[in-house]
Amino acid sequence: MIIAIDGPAASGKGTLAKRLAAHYGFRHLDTGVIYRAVAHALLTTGVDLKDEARAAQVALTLDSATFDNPALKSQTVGSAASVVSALPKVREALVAFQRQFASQPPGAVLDGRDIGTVICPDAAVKIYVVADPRIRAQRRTLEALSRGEPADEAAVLADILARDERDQNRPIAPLKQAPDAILLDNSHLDIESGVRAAIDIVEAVRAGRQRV
Ligand SMILES: Nc1ncnc2c1ncn2[C@@H]1O[C@H](COP(=O)(O)OP(=O)(O)O)[C@@H](O)[C@H]1O
Ligand SMILES: Nc1ccn([C@@H]2O[C@H](COP(=O)(O)OP(=O)(O)O)[C@@H](O)[C@H]2O)c(=O)n1
Repeated sequence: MIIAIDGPAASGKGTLAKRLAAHYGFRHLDTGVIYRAVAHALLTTGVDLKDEARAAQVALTLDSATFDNPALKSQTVGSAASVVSALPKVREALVAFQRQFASQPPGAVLDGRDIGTVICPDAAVKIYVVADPRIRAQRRTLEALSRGEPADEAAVLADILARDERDQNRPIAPLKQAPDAILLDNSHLDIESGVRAAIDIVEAVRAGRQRV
């Protein structure tokens, strides 16, 4: 079974995806980290983020061992990822890896921007997670501070809004709710309530239609 979780920056999709994967004994892929890894490689080698051919080459030769590099979490890398991820050849280069991951038994939870719309359009369950931008900025700021990174909430909010704008308006695989995705507003839920709501959605969809 594949569970697809999409949503804007810092909406809580990664937290939910991780918890759902643990609950069901599935593997989890944070697809944002892949775009972050491409962006980080370009930034550290001084390649222009809009150099599509070089970026696609980096995407094709990515080593998943680099995905847990803590440097990928920074706001700078997140913004750069949102520039790089709009390049069609970069997205194309990463499709096979994501689909291959999703197809492994017993099941997988993938979170990102286009999982339910492009990568896994036949996913058994699709959840579209949203939260008020100011709440997302607060949570992301706390997260950065807890890692010991300086973070200014107003700047984080501006970054989140700019990234949402870019992600929603790119021509290829824009961020949007798939028609068959269930909306989960995470603004006023604590993590445990959000996880319960997500499990309830999975169970309701599984009970209603056996597309597993
Ligand atoms: N329901 C929630 N209540 C409070 N904090 C949350 C909630 N969900 C996620 N967070 C926190 O908000 C931040 C962003 O969550 P994350 O799951 O990384 O979002 P995304 O994967 O959408 O970018 C993290 O620090 C996470 O611990
Ligand atoms: N499936 C995905 C996942 C991420 N991305 C891009 O990668 C950037 C970083 O994604 P992320 O999920 O790590 O970002 P956060 O939501 O964690 O802040 C996003 O702003 C998108 O531009 C994408 O285009 N498609």
